[in-house]
Amino acid sequence: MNTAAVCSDLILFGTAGDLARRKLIPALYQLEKAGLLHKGTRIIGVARESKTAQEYTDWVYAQLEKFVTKEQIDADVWQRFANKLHYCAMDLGDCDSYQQLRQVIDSDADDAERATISYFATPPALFAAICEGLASVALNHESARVVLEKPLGHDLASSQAINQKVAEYFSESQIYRIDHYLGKETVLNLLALRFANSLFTDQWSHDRIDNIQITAAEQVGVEGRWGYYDDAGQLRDMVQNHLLQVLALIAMEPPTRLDAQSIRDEKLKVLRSLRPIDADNVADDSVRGQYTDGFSGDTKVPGYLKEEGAAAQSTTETFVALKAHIDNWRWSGVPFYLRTGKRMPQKRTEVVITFKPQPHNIFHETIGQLPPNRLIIRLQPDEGVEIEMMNKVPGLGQRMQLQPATLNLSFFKAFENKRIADAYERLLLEAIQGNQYLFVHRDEVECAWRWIDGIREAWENSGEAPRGYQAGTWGPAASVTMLAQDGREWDDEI
Ligand SMILES: NC(=O)C1=CN([C@@H]2O[C@H](COP(=O)(O)OP(=O)(O)OC[C@H]3O[C@@H](n4cnc5c(N)ncnc54)[C@H](OP(=O)(O)O)[C@@H]3O)[C@@H](O)[C@H]2O)C=CC1
Ligand SMILES: O=C1O[C@H](COP(=O)(O)O)[C@@H](O)[C@H](O)[C@H]1O
Repeated sequence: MNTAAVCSDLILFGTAGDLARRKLIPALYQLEKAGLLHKGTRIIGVARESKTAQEYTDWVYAQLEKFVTKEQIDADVWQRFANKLHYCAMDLGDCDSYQQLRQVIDSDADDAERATISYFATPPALFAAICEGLASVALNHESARVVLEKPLGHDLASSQAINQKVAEYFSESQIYRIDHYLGKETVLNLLALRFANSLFTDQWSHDRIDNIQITAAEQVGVEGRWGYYDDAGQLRDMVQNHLLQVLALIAMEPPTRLDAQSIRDEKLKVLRSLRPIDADNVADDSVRGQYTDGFSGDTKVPGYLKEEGAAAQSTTETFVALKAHIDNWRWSGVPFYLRTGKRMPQKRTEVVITFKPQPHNIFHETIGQLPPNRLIIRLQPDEGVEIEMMNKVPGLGQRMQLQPATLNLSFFKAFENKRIADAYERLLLEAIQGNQYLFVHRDEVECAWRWIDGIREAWENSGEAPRGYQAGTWGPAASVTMLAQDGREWDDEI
């Protein structure tokens, strides 16, 4: 895997947008601060507004003041970073205007060999035009890469259309599809946890595991994005990408190497093995909800249909719970319960693995039934790993009194001096270095859409509307019932 600083031109299409301002520009600054950007790197911001290079540099500084904070901006680092900034005003829909971009690239270029990395932080409707424009000025050469933001489509057909169009100009090895969850330190730690610890190797299957829960709870609502969100809904916005990627990393077979092909091949096999949720099982294996008036912490918040910009009616789901099955040898009979929603009581993303009970209980006289061991992987916040296990309570009184206790590895405590990098820092670095293992292959995206489309179709055919849940709760009661029917419960209600 390439880890050297590489000389490159990074073209930031959509540099004035929300994603670029909040995430990409701060992430690039942090890479500069960490000394990970090659001295010759150029960052070329592209947007429609006409600006001089100096105006763009001042504007970037203002964004850093806001999103990195003034105290954290180091004068020397900023100077180095500012020297790398360039700007090009153009309309991405106008093929002729790519000549201007070419001119910026050609001006003050040195002789260094450069990769050209084009980051598409724009609406996906522009992806085809950008590819065509780049090709028209020969910026789809062998050392060119494109980084594509989500959403990659609305369903399988639209995703295939985008992928097809991009593939006309770039080969799969040049395409970097972002799923920002794959850049999170704790999601990467799933690989370390599973494949660097022999402790879990023989435990990781239906022989020892009873069920797995993956929760991505958000406290926020739709945050002024009602129009976008109402077209998408939580199934497309969170499950199709982030939750299925986490599921695939948890469930995949050990890859032979830490490289893109090995990891993506194994993830793909998992996605292909997902049992369809269709008319036959949709009522038992899925719940969708939409938040109504309620609370976020102590603050009163409006329901989904009263948010800014909302229409009077909508059946878009803001909560989803699913019971997924992976029909393969390893996971036969182990349900994967997935759950994600807006306006839940807290922000919490975690994986909870519940192990099967001991085959024979020698402690039944003192404790009755033994509670199961659980492995809890906290992806965010308070990143860490917990193991819940039984222990003897010290003391002479009773012969064998047991009590559950937790082994708790908090990343903040264990790696005290280490800053946890934002996902976009990791992903930008890997794209610059030409490493694809944290990016999603076309086949994975399309396989995930096929599964999601089946669920949507079953929902539509059922004719049922999403169930209401009060903002600030863990979703509709039916989500609790879905697990209760299996004799289980969600890890929450805390
Ligand atoms: N915001 C976020 O947190 C996330 C966003 N995404 C995705 O990233 C993409 C960008 O999102 P976001 O930043 O929020 O969107 P914004 O609407 O805030 O920004 C879009 C950018 O695209 C530019 N643009 C649009 N049309 C043209 C055009 N014809 N020519 C030149 N530039 C154009 C806009 O330029 P101008 O300033 O000139 O209008 C603007 O800079 C979307 O696909 C979104 O779904 C994905 C994950 C998270
Ligand atoms: O992609 C998206 O993710 C965010 C949640 O990301 P996180 O890193 O804060 O967990 C979600 O709010 C947004 O709707 C979705 O588009």
